[in-house]
Amino acid sequence: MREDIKEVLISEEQIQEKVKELGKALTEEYDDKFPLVIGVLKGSLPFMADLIKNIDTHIELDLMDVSSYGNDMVSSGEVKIVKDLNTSVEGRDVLILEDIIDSGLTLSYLVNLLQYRKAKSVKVVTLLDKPEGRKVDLVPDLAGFVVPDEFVVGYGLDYAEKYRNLPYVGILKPEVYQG
Ligand SMILES: O=P(O)(O)OC[C@H]1O[C@H](OP(=O)(O)OP(=O)(O)O)[C@H](O)[C@@H]1O
Ligand code: HPA
Repeated sequence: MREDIKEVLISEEQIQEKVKELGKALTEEYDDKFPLVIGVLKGSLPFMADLIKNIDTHIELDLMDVSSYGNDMVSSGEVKIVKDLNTSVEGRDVLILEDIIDSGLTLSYLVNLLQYRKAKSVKVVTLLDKPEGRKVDLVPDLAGFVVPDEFVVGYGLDYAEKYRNLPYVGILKPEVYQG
């Protein structure tokens, strides 16, 4: 698996350090608010698992599975709900956890949906932000790292469902997706 990586962009150590920093900021932001923290499957799972251990105040967790990429490297533009929340967001402070914001289509759909469902507040924290990929105007409330306009994998991010279990974020060798 690791032989398919051309370049490690963000090391395991850098990620772990950043996750601690983000956790500290979120502890201050949400102290005494009992936010509903929503992980967007499947990519956010490693980030979610690490980040919540660094949030030192009560939170409630839920998961949502939305998909707009299938096995492609570009968004289809159509966001599908594969699994909805178990919890009502009405009147809640909601924090959405993402692994990456690229076109912004997934998140703008989700933010609008949760506002429509009457969340008290909706904020977004993403590990990676790829601003050059944006197709809609969306700025995360908190972001770990800005990445260049390249397809990245690892730490939750996949190519054709692979590489999610890498502990770092890297760029694939072109021959992997050129076949
Ligand atoms: O800003 P966007 O262009 O919408 O891209 C970001 C979304 O794409 C990926 O999810 P994907 O739909 O591939 O599902 P996955 O998390 O299961 O890989 C990623 O986890 C984000 O949710
Ligand atoms: O660069 C990316 N890599 C993996 N999944 C993604 N979903 C949006 N952008 C990306």
